[in-house]
Amino acid sequence: MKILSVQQMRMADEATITSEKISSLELMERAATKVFDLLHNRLQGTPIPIHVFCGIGNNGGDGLVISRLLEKHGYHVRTYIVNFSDNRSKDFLANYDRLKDVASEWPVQLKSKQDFPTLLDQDIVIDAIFGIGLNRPLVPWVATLIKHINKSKCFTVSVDIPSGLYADKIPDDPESVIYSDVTVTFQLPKLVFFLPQTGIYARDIEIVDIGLNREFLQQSPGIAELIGKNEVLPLYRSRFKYSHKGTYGHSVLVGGSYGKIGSVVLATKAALKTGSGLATAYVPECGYAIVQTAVPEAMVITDDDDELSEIDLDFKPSAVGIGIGLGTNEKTIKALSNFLKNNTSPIVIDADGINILAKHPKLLENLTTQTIITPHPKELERLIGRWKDDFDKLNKTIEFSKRHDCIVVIKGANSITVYKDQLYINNTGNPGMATAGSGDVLTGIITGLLSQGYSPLHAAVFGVYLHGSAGDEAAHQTGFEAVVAGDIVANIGTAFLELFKQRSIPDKKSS
Ligand SMILES: NC(=O)C1=CN([C@@H]2O[C@H](COP(=O)(O)OP(=O)(O)OC[C@H]3O[C@@H](n4cnc5c(N)ncnc54)[C@H](OP(=O)(O)O)[C@@H]3O)[C@@H](O)[C@H]2O)[C@H](O)CC1
Ligand SMILES: [K+]
Repeated sequence: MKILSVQQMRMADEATITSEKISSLELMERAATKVFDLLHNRLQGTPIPIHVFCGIGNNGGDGLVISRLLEKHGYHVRTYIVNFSDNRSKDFLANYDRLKDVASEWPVQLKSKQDFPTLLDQDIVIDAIFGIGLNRPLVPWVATLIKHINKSKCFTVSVDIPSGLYADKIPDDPESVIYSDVTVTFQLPKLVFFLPQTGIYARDIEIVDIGLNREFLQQSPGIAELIGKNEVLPLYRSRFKYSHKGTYGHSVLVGGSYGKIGSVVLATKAALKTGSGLATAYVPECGYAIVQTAVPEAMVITDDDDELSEIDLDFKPSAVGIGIGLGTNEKTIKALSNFLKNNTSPIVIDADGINILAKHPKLLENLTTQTIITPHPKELERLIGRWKDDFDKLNKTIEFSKRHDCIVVIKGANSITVYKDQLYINNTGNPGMATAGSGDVLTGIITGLLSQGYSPLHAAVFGVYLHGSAGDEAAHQTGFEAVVAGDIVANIGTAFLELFKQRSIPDKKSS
């Protein structure tokens, strides 16, 4: 699913209004009705007090429509107008008039702290103060109102975007943004929902289709893509009946050092479980018995030490995963340097492999095109330097990717794969996966896909998705805390099967 910029979103509205010959007021009615439907479906007429806070722009206009529909259906509603400006939008005004016809109570005008209502824990708040039109810092009393809402324990539903959150930069004051329980967003998700600094405000997201012009959405380049099942299914390459193990490539996993051989065990198992025809673990001598015992399906090549001092292969691997548990001593750096100079196979570099690149940036010149690098935030910082905020981090990563023609997977709650200007935001995974060895498994999965002939970009995007999906399945079985990296490996098969599962229960139709 595409993610558009604010400007592209506004153009999509315009394209819809023009092509469907509807007014912006009708589009607002359509959008806000979707939010109402969702609420009504869940509440089923429950007489809980609902406080609807409306700004004076179109987000506020949506709020007024929601108030009117709630009133009409007999809900216990109170509407507030947050008067942060005299510049009321035309559609806000039209809906203000329409609300007056049905409202049992006149909307309450808020102009300062003295006007704030008491909010009880069990009440519901609809947050329609600001939408994607927020473009400057909040005036102090509006910031205080947002803190007032946050302080209450009300269940808060934000319309389109949590108020106080910019769609394209981090907040001026992190405490002056609504922490919403559910954000019902129009048509497409916003990039800020998936970045660590801003995703915290939109815990649960519901995307409602408001029928924006399909052609425009398809043609628009977007600023990122949210990767779910629909996006990865077309990437899947089915296996051929008359194939043999040679058809699916030979993965080589290079890494390990005394006390860190487990990383290579996990990655090698993951490559095989992802479908690599053959797998070889290239480890120091001390890892020989461990790998042979733990992964009998794999072949093992050893160097003669506790740490790798030479990486010498007498065949060309279909794919290489390198760096896991490697260590960073001088002889290993030399070995990696020599290897990278001569390597022409598709390659994934992780962990100490990245740390070595960061310390010796000259090595970056020897990377094969579209090398995949999979840093966690600390490793990324070593590679690209400190960033000011999450947007700066993305820009710096884009620059890095362009400069070295490499694919960078920024690991995190929503891992983001960056290739030049393109961002692919992963939508699988869970906090249980923040566990030792989880990254080694990802390296193995991506290597396994590369060995089967997936292009580097597809291997990275699909690999990250599968890794998250396998982790979701593992968490489903054991709970977050008990997930260990081996459970992720064990569920790679289920993650593949899950790709082809149909939903067993159809979506409940909203009334
Ligand atoms: N996307 C869609 O298809 C639809 C979107 N809808 C809803 O519309 C909003 C966007 O509405 P908009 O009116 O453009 O903006 P807001 O409601 O978010 O904000 C209103 C105006 O407030 C001004 N502003 C911005 N920041 C501040 C501030 N810190 N303090 C005071 N005022 C501020 C700004 O106007 P200026 O001219 O003063 O700059 C904003 O325009 C979208 O999010 C949806 O909820 C449609 O209803 C349906 C279709
Ligand atoms: K809002």
